[in-house]
Amino acid sequence: MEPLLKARGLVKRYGKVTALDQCDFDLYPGEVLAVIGDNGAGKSSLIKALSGAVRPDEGEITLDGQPMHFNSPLEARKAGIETVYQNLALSPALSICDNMFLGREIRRPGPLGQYFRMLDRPQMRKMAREKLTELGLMTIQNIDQPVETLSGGQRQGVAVARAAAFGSRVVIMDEPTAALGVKESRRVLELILDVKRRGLPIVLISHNMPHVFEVADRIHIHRLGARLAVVDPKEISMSDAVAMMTGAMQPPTAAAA
Ligand SMILES: Nc1ncnc2c1ncn2[C@@H]1O[C@H](COP(=O)(O)OP(=O)(O)OP(=O)(O)O)[C@@H](O)[C@H]1O
Repeated sequence: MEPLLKARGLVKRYGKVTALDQCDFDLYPGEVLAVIGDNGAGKSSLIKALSGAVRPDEGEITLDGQPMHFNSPLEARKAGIETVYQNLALSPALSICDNMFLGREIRRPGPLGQYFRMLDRPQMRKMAREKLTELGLMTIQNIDQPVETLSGGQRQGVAVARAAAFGSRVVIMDEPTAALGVKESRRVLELILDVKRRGLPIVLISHNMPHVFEVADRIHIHRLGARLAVVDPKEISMSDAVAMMTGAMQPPTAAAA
């Protein structure tokens, strides 16, 4: 099977700091791939390169075998790569529905015809409701409720639902459970598995090893700006994964990427 999203030899420098140093990456269809690494290892830089937020200085990214040169997150989104950033990128004062369609509102011709298009609110509300129901989120939310009135987990749910609604190829999640309590984290982990069941592959960046080991099919271990190894969570202990991540243990040759 060919990787759906693939990177080879990515380099990203910030002045004298080399955040990505000949980094490779492979995401296969239908999988949850966790990316783990110590603070400053370059995980965010990798995700930013894959989601169009930064342009790598060197290297190649392909989606379905086609070379991609994202100049902005919008271009990555147009290619079907949706990212749920740590800050969620939601507008607190707007409703759940408005947030779901932020920047890609559906419009229809207004009373003055084609050139004066107006928001198609009924259509957006219908689609938002469908998406949230599909992901089991409708029980707790009224789509007209402002996002600022939601709990952290519910906000994360809205951001994930938005990504799942528009991400036709890949969903990337940066530390989705970092700010959440036990119950809310559980719901987000269930959401990740729901999205996977719907056929979308997920890249999950997380420092939370129990969460990673619970939902990941494979784990990309990132160290010093590059991929050190890819391991199977069923075949490795959590402590060995952490030891590799911190440099206390070398990956077995077979697991090295
Ligand atoms: N915009 C920037 N300007 C300068 N240096 C940066 C910038 N972004 C990242 N870096 C540096 O690049 C290196 C990798 O950072 P990055 O944020 O990618 O790591 P990370 O693995 O996501 O870390 P963390 O887990 O702490 O979020 C670090 O040394 C960081 O200081």
